[in-house]
Amino acid sequence: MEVKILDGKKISEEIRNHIVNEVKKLKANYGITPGLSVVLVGDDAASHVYVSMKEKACKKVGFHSEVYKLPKETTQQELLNLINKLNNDEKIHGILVQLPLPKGIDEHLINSHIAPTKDVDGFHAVNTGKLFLGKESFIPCTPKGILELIKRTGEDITGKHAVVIGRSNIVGKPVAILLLKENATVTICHSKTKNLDKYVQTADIVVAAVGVPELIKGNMIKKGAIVIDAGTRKVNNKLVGDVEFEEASKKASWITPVPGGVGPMTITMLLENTLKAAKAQCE
Ligand SMILES: Nc1nc2c(c(=O)[nH]1)N[C@@H](CN(C=O)c1ccc(C(=O)N[C@@H](CCC(=O)O)C(=O)O)cc1)CN2
Repeated sequence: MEVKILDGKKISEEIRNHIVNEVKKLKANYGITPGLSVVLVGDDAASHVYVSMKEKACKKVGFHSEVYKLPKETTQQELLNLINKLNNDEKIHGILVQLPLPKGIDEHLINSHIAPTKDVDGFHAVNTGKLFLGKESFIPCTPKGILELIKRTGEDITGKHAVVIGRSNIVGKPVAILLLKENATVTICHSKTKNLDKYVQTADIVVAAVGVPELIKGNMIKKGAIVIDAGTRKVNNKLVGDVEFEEASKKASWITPVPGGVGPMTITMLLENTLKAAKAQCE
């Protein structure tokens, strides 16, 4: 059986083309242009790259986009003041604070200051709680993108054993909840899990989100498994995922590449969430 590649770039393009049409309809019917504000504090190089990608993606689908680049000395109060202003700005339907934030700024306090209706990252406690309860909410972009990729395989998730490696609030925990909602049997592994290979070997779906290059070896993968790699680390100036791609490809039925798998889907899901916020705010 030959492995099939889950091409995040190609799938993103299809979804983004659909968003372009939705934006045109929203403008024509309601005179509304979806607006996203991205706030970046400090000089983390990768964050600057991701924010530029978000800005470019917004412009390409016809959104109004604002980027606030603040120095690393910015105080928590200054950041809260900016969020207050954006919460009350009618042109802005989505607000996002790029993570990680510099030391001394409380990420949870900041995220919980964003109006839940504009929380397109889905990190506000209200949206996290709704996700946990299985209610309609903004779903964090990377987990939402991962679920979309798994669905694109056409495989039925019900009853499958999904092993999520990583327990972050941004990826591991929400993706586990989403898979549970799709009736998968979910196991969450993390840095303190003993005998990780024993869990991965039984997985029909593997979601790796730990940021440890090639932690998941090809010989851990069960034949026919769907393998989703959400890890990205630079090693010798090259992006490397959490999965040993070449070897895992010999066993998997579907696999995501790094780069070009989960990453582009993260930004596409942000566009989807912003469109959803704009639609909800014009109802
Ligand atoms: N507020 C948020 N902060 C962060 C999030 C998030 O969802 N919200 N996620 C990550 C970073 N991230 C988006 O912000 C992100 C990471 C990677 C990619 C991506 O497309 N990667 C490409 C490779 C890009 C490169 O060459 O470096 C790929 O995998 O193909 C997009 C978005 C942490 N912070």
